[in-house]
Amino acid sequence: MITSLPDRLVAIDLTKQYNSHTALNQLNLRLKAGDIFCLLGQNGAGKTTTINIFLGFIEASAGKAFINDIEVRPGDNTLKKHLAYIPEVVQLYGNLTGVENLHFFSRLAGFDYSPEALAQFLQHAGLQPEAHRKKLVTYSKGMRQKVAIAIALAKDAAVIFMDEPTSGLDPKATQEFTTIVKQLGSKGKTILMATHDIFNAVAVGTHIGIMKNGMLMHTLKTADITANELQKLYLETI
Ligand SMILES: Nc1ncnc2c1ncn2[C@@H]1O[C@H](COP(=O)(O)OP(=O)(O)OP(=O)(O)O)[C@@H](O)[C@H]1O
Repeated sequence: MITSLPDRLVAIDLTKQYNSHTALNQLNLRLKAGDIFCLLGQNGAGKTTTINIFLGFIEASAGKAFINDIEVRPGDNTLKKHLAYIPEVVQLYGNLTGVENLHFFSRLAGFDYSPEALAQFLQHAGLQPEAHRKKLVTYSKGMRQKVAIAIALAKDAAVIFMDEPTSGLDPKATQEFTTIVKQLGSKGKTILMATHDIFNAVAVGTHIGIMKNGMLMHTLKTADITANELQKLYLETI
């Protein structure tokens, strides 16, 4: 018997209003384990607003959001252990090493791992062993993101949100990041990523959404479209 996977992330008519301005307009979305959904759109299209509602940073004006069938409510910490967040600039403790940051944040999430297990998470996130014991202040942007991915792995977060994670990364770091994100997807993580990078979205995503003025205008499977076709559709849409 074929049983369909349960939804990991659901938006139902999700809307955010700032006075008369509609930042997010009746978003409907359903993502499952292994889905990597890349949200494209011009500045102000509503990508970050979408992520911020799921993270509980802001409250929706209307509609509902669910992660693992739990309704998202600002201030409710129940969901924290199900999700991880990788912002454009990863904020960690500069005076602590990579392994110390990981130890600290995984303990906050209720996990106390051995030094060997912590090293494994960092390694799986692509951080070279020689960097594990260096202070974060010496890390590049790409290395910081790898620590953030290791934290997501250590928390065993089912859903990972990423906001413009490749902006400012050099091509090699972008490629490494893409490889790791795809591995996360193949391990069954659900990823919602806001990005301006059309070509990277096609490389990393399983699905693409194009937003305009708070509305999700198109949803596509990356298997059905080339990067050039997506670029054309994007330019016609925005
Ligand atoms: N606190 C706020 N008060 C009023 N308007 C806001 C607020 N936060 C966001 N907005 C507006 O909501 C809209 C959506 O913004 P959002 O940050 O979600 O866009 P975005 O697609 O993430 O853009 P970017 O690519 O620049 O990050 C924009 O018009 C923005 O000005």
